[in-house]
Amino acid sequence: MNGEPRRLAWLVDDDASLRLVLGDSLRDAGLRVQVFQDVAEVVAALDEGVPDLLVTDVRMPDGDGIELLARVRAAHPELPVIVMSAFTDVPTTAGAFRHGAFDYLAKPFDLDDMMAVVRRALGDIEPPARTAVAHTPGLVGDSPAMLEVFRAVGRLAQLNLPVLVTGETGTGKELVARALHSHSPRAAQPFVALNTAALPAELLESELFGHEAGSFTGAARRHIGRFEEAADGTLFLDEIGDMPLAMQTRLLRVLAEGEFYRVGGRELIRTQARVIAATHQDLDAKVAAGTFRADLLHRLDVVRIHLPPLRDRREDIPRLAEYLLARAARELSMLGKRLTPDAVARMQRYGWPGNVRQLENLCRRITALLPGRDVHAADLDELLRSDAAVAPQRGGAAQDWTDGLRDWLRNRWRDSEPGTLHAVALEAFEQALFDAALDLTEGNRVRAAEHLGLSRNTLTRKLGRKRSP
Ligand SMILES: Nc1ncnc2c1ncn2[C@@H]1O[C@H](COP(=O)(O)OP(=O)(O)OP(=O)(O)O)[C@@H](O)[C@H]1O
Repeated sequence: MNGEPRRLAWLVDDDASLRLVLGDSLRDAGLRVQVFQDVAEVVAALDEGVPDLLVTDVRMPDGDGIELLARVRAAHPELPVIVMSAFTDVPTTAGAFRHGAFDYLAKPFDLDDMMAVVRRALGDIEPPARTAVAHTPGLVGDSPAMLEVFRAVGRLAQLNLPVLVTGETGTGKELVARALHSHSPRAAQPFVALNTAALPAELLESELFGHEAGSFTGAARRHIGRFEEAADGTLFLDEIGDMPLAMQTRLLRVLAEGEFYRVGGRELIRTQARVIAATHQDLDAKVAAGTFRADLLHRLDVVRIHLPPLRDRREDIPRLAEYLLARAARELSMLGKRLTPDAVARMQRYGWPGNVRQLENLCRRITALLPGRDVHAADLDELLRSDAAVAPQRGGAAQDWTDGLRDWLRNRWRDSEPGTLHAVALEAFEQALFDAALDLTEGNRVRAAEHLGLSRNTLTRKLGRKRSP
């Protein structure tokens, strides 16, 4: 222990066992801890001084932790307050954030999660391992990007605004939509999902808005559409970028007016459903190309949550893999597998064109197909090779690096000098080729040139030009 005064945490909860357990953890983390069992005690103590951190329950016999939070934050805006509660109802969660809670944890929580939040609240560096976030159930991730997503979900869930969730296929867009719903005041209402790309245009309209019996050939009886099914809940429209223009127009009108008719119907139906849309496409580009309505985009894109591809948040991979393997074992009623460190490293090097969904499928295959308990990198090579062979669209391993190239281009597009991008990209591409070739030949330029199909002189000349700018 160094000579610095230890920081003081106040822990407020009417549950004695929680005070004991969490108090111990806080002390283990080097904090001084003062415990309180009700609001009145805290209010009295505030006359004497202020701690460095306040961790409070919500429902207590003599009062409400959210009111306490509001009061403390008004008087001491710099004091971080962590709220914890078994009540994950949205008014409580939303109230906590509205009154400036540093974070909100649902009880029961994992002590490691709580301590990670405590460290962040105190401005300490977060340790690299084991900091899953408990307040967005089902969503795993410790990367800064995902923590940002969890925070956005926490804040946006309470607001009655449309949300546009963007990200490549399999990055968890639907999961985020579900989290937004389950943390919202609409949680008790239905969550209805519709993949607008999966249906032919003619069916999409009746699927969304329903139809009356006899409204078209084959419409034998009345059909209730997804909008109506969602009622006052949430309607999740996946792959919105693929929606035909005519349907976009219809959807826009419904969103603007909050009412619609079933196909062939005369009864005006009101809708209060919150719409969350998702896409893996660049909707701004689609607007520019005239295939997506700008006014619809504006209406859907009030706030945006972007999910980065898995290869851009590799630090999430170990915990995600662990979580998905455990889930696969439960689903298949099989013994859980263990990843050896070389297997984890292999996973972290891989490009994951199918993102978390691909990792999830791999974990299922590992669990079902591999003998023994321990999983090694070589086992993964086998399975990932067969993955590459069946990878959709652009085919196999090539998809991985061209996706990276596309991302690179997207990032550079705005900030680069017009007319320079092609040359800069080619230069970077060549450099990567040379680096890899020299790496593989352990620096032997003759063999590197041979493999690349260049003369040694050409390679040397090009390297010389690149290395001495
Ligand atoms: N952060 C995460 N933690 C745990 N599981 C995840 C996470 N992200 C995605 N998954 C899992 O990966 C699978 C794919 O996620 P999801 O369906 O939400 O992706 P998506 O982006 O909506 O995909 P698509 O664009 O293809 O519709 C799901 O089974 C989901 O449970």
